[in-house]
Amino acid sequence: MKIGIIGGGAIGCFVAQRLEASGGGAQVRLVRPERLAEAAGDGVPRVARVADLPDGPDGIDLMVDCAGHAALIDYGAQILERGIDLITVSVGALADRDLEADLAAAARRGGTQLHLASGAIGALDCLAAAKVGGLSKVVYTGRKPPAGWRGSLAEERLDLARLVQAERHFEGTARQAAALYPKNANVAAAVAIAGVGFDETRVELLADPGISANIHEVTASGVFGAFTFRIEGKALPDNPRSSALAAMSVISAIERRRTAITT
Ligand SMILES: NC(=O)C1=CN([C@@H]2O[C@H](COP(=O)(O)OP(=O)(O)OC[C@H]3O[C@@H](n4cnc5c(N)ncnc54)[C@H](O)[C@@H]3O)[C@@H](O)[C@H]2O)C=CC1
Ligand SMILES: O=C([O-])CC(=O)C(=O)O
Repeated sequence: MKIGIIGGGAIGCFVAQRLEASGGGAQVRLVRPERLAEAAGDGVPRVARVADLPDGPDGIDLMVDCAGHAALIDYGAQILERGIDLITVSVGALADRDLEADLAAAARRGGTQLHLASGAIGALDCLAAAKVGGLSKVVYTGRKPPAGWRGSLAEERLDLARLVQAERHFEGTARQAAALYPKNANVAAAVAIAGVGFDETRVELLADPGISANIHEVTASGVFGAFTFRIEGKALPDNPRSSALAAMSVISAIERRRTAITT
């Protein structure tokens, strides 16, 4: 399988290194035009346009977006329409109904699939199965140390440097959370898509100076019964906003495409 990567940050580097270590490194990196001239320190050739991705028998089979919402917006539909499957961590971008419709239409035209990585959360399989019987309530609570909220709207709503106890800086729907916190609420979006949707999923986001992990909690109830899922995810060393599990989930999604028997 020939894989291309978008994003050379905390998640993208983890994914690239793991692919390299497993013997099947990335074939190409899709970068913004202004980054094209930079020396490819990782040895992976760069292109700045979807049209320039390798084609033909040696063409790319799978693109992996590890870059964030802008990348899915900029390249997602073109990739899918070109006949290349796409795995993305930028799940929250789908809170935009027009983008979601564009991506779905492009995937239909290209005969491809957009795969949403499970990211920093789990229990999405449970939610999706429970949805079949009918879900009555889904609540997601995201809690990170203050450093995990730097660069987000939380900075405007709280004095992150002076917090002495956990403070909530957002309460609302998953659609609002995903749009307002593009780097922090992809998990809320994943929970919404697996369960009762963007407008029915309730979300709370808190900054907590008393914790060192990114703690995500989902509670759901419905015809199936009820469950609570809680995870304390360690952040990636290069980015306190992003849980290591999010990067691991991309590799896991790739590996599941390679095996004959999968979950
Ligand atoms: N689904 C989930 O559970 C999670 C999703 N995420 C998403 O993943 C994104 C990336 O996370 P990190 O790697 O930790 O961030 P990061 O800030 O370390 O790296 C982002 C990388 O993407 C590149 N980039 C940004 N826009 C681009 C574009 N339009 N085209 C090409 N490259 C572009 C940047 O240059 C940078 O190299 C976050 O912004 C967030 O939206 C993050 C954590 C969990
Ligand atoms: O990595 C995490 O813990 C969650 C995150 O940033 C997101 O949902 O976008």
